[in-house]
Amino acid sequence: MENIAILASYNGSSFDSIYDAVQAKQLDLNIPLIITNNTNANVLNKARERNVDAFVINSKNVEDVDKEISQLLKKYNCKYVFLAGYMKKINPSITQNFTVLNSHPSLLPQYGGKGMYGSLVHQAVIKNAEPKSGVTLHEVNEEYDEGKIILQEELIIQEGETAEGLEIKIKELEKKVVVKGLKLLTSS
Ligand SMILES: Nc1nc2c(c(=O)[nH]1)N[C@@H](CN(C=O)c1ccc(C(=O)N[C@@H](CCC(=O)O)C(=O)O)cc1)CN2
Ligand SMILES: NCC(=O)N[C@@H]1O[C@H](COP(=O)([O-])[O-])[C@@H](O)[C@H]1O
Repeated sequence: MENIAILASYNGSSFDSIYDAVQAKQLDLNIPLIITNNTNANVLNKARERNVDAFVINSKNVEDVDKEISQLLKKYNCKYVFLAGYMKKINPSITQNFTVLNSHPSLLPQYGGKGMYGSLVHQAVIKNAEPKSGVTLHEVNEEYDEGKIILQEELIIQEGETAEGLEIKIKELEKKVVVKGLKLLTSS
């Protein structure tokens, strides 16, 4: 059984999905570690409730964020890293030494890259009257949202949909895509 670390900046909704799948023995993984850059991240409360070690690592409390993250990943023997709404760029020193995965709330390469995160993605999709959106699970390389796509699932956008409504539906789809994608990766 391999270890997977979760990195999140806010709720870490995908942590819930992965944790529940592990508990239900749908994923042969162990989650020993959570890292966030945000001292107020709700994912910290979830980690505490589930007795998972969690650390706040940011440029205010450490000198070298990437070195601290790397050291924790090695200390906890993590083969995989999952970005569950992590809003900072991952350094090549990490992407080149661990398998880093990210869930992006659009059909990449559309609506990806710098500035495309969270609700900003859904606002742009709705503003452009796109007929569909979706979720992309991809490997993380040195650039934003350009890594190899592991799994992508579409969602048809209904007439009159709002950005807020789309975000809710995308997050629901994401719960399924994240677990399905990790199964593909870890069983291959
Ligand atoms: N090396 C990589 N690092 C990260 C990736 C990646 O694909 N390669 N994915 C992101 C997650 N993400 C989209 O899926 C993403 C997150 C944030 C941004 C962005 O523009 N961030 C802003 C800063 C926002 C903030 O400080 O709150 C910025 O860089 O100016 C784009 C895409 C995680 N890391
Ligand atoms: N570009 C990365 C990105 O936008 N990721 C998105 O951030 C949200 C985090 O929500 P959460 O804090 O409720 O988990 C998620 O919907 C995830 O797809």
